[in-house]
Amino acid sequence: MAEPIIQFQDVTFQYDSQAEPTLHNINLTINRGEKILIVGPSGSGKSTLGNLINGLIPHAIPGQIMGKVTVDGEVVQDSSIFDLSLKVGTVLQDPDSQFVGLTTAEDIAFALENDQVATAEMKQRVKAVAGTLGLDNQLSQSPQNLSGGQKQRTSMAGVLIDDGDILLFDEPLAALDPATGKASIKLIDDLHNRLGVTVVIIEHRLEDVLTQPIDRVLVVNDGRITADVTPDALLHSDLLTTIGVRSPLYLQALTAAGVAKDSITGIDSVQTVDAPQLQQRLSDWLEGEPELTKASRREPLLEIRNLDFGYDAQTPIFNQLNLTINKGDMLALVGRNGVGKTTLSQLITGFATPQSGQMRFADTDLLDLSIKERADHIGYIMQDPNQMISKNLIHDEVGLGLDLRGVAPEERDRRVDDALKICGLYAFRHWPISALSFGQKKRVTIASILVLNPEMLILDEPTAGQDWRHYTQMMRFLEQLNREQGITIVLITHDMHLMLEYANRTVVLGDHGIMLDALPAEVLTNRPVIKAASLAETSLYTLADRFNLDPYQFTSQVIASERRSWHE
Ligand SMILES: Nc1ncnc2c1ncn2[C@@H]1O[C@H](COP(=O)(O)OP(=O)(O)OP(=O)(O)O)[C@@H](O)[C@H]1O
Ligand SMILES: Nc1ncnc2c1ncn2[C@@H]1O[C@H](COP(=O)(O)OP(=O)(O)OP(=O)(O)O)[C@@H](O)[C@H]1O
Repeated sequence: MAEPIIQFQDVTFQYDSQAEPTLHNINLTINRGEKILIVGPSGSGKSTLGNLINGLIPHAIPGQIMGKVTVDGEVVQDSSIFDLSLKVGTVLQDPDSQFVGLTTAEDIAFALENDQVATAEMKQRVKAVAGTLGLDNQLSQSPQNLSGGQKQRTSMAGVLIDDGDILLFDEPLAALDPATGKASIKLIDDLHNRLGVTVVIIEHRLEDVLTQPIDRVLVVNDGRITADVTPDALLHSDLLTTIGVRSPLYLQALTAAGVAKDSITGIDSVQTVDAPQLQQRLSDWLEGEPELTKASRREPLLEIRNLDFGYDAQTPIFNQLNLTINKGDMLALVGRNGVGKTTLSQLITGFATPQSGQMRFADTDLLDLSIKERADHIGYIMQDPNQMISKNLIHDEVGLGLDLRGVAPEERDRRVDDALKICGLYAFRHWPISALSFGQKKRVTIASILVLNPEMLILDEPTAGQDWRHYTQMMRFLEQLNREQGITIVLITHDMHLMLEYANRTVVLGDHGIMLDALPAEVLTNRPVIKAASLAETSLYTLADRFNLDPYQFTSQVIASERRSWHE
């Protein structure tokens, strides 16, 4: 018998700081033991819905709730954040805001301390969950010094260790390396099956979540639940494009090969997807595709030689690292959480200093240049634009670098306007930055770097947390900068689709150095490297395998056909 555990009865919610309600007339019942995925465009109200379940709203973030939210028998409005935290374990989008312990182990154990679990049992449970999430070597480290993905793993471990009845995940995947992302989705599924917990996942990456079964998908749009469907019904409908969610790669491949959606069976998993004569149709399609063009040779731009670096003497991060980045590369830098991707950017931009080695940029010795001088050539764009922005007005923010360099006002204004035009922000030039969306703010940070005319950009997860429409806008914009302005681009990413679709070269970092430097499709069809670098096979590989096609050729042709379609 279905037993309701979460209920929204005609709920309308308005943040105190907003003039209009964010959620409108929500009626929703989630039953004990269900596994729910919430999708929808940026700003549609998904996190707001989640925060009404864990009580952050209204107990930490104030606002007016009309109607009634009930969680496991308690009315959220009348309960407390502490009581609700015993029922709902939450992994938030921004793990930084969740750390309470001095060490990673203390942080993971926090929920157990609250429950007064005996020390010996606590240690054993922390060890077990840390092992599953690959945090064994970080247990005594301060959470503040962890890499982005290690932080996300820690907050995941802190929730998975406890046996609350409801688990809520708000975009858990963005900072996790692909293998850990996959393992986490599997771990959530195991808990769901073993303990019968109720699971709610908010995530833009539909395909990654669907690697394990989901009972229902709730589509949120404009503060309303506009669909409550099975994954099968969702994938057969045309809803995905309208709600800003990317269709799974294996379905994109079937569409490219001309397979009609209504003829597809087993649509919600690459393991089961099928259609009449599918093998024949896919191989016919592959044969008819034009031959792939070879990339031209490029000149070196940044040359790193024999680089050694470690934050302390015992744990080297790079040992005799050699890497050449060429002019015009659109390069994806990938590898497991904590391998050193951010550290490498900091060494290049001057925020960290190598113990030994050389770095040449064009004709200059990079190690002779200050941070500011390096920024004239190489721009670094952090994942969170809010950490980079210091001014209130767009025009001031974008002009800041030129002001610091004493550029005359007329030239400054001209260059700011040019950068704003390239970034599609000229119409907003007099706006306050606070009125912009996350994606627009990200463009402001890119404009404030482009204004210095750099030859190279390094971007850390340029599309994290953005819906499909904004993701596509951002990536096509970067592709255009690369193609038309000749700017060399380095993308640090855990998103295998992004790397496959947009990069023309992939550098895989492994322990102490480079594990592989190859075409994206070569990397993603190399099983030993995928395993060793914590990457994940895409569904194109799995599909090729199931239908006896050459994985490299199939993957490359699907991506080539997709690129052709958006260039047209
Ligand atoms: N703390 C807050 N105070 C005031 N308004 C807020 C707050 N948090 C969110 N909002 C507003 O509520 C709306 C919905 O935000 P919410 O974070 O729920 O969207 P979302 O669907 O989770 O988006 P995303 O996919 O970008 O995370 C936004 O327009 C936002 O401006
Ligand atoms: N300030 C610091 N002090 C000590 N150790 C650090 C510091 N910053 C990072 N580390 C460690 O150095 C290693 C590399 O971290 P880095 O942030 O470069 O990894 P990353 O590849 O960018 O990871 P992610 O994919 O999780 O973002 C990690 O093991 C991290 O814990």
